[in-house]
Amino acid sequence: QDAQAKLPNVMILATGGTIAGTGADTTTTVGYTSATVGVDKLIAAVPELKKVANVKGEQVFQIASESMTNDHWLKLAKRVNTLLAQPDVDGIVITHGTDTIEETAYFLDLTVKSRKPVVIVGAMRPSTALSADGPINLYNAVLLAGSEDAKGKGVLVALNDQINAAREVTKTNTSTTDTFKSPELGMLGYMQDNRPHFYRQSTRKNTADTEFDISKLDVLPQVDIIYGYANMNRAALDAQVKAGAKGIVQAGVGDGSIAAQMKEPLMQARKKGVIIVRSSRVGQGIVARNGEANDDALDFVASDTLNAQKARILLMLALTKTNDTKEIQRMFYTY
Ligand SMILES: NC(=O)CC[C@H](N)C(=O)O
Repeated sequence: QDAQAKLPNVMILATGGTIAGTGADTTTTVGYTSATVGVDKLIAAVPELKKVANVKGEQVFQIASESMTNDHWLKLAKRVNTLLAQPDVDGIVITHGTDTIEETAYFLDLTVKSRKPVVIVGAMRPSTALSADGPINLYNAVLLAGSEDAKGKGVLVALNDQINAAREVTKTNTSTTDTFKSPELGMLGYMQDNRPHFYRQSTRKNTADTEFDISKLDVLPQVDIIYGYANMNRAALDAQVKAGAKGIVQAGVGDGSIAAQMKEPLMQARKKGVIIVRSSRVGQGIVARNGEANDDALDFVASDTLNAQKARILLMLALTKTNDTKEIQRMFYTY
């Protein structure tokens, strides 16, 4: 009884994904149905959890993560903040589909107001597969969420025995178990032999140190992404502006350069009040202010090293505070 009382209290918030998926047989690893197994069953499948934490489960939603929306994020962030404010919660694990894990992680990294650990975990193989990766990933995530070492490191993504930071992590392979990497700035550490091993930490601000507060928000500003390619045209941009976008992130070619035929359409969007952020489709490297485009003259914002899907999240949150491009640029150099 006493030993159990000394264990950390870790809440598992389940949202769906492959970790909760089931296939027709043990060798089905791709053609399966995600988001079918409930949180109690996920926990029951890993009896080892009881030895390392007092775990409680809560089903927040049950979806495949490609269907994640801003509304889901607001609900999840509010729930996480409520739970972490309780003295009897030491850390949180969120089970999640892997397709948008990096986006949910970054959203929470900017909106959770606590230094207690928040770990997002998923799986690449459904729970019914041979060598399913969900159980060991969940075990490691619970260990990490209950550890002293994980405090103050921002929201963490832990799969495949590796710990990555929300800002840097990205899905690098459509289907293999070693998909989550921070190819540019490096992972933070490993999970091995029942404990985390940390080697580095991001210098960018997160969680309790951000200026964003979603506690009173029910909607987020509409921000969309346009993709750069040879022979790019203005159709997608114009449609998004017409549909009411307050911000547009260009996942541009190279270091975020703007095609000659896109300059005028982007300037027109800016004149209508839409904030334009230049990011890159490349996946690594800096998109520098006044680099491939004169952001000062165009009144655009450079994404620094954020990929387009994460730049979209920061721009949404920035727009809840300001429409000033200088301020928004400052945020892109802060988070
Ligand atoms: N491996 C996965 O979790 C992918 C399953 C599904 N597409 C999702 O993201 O929820």
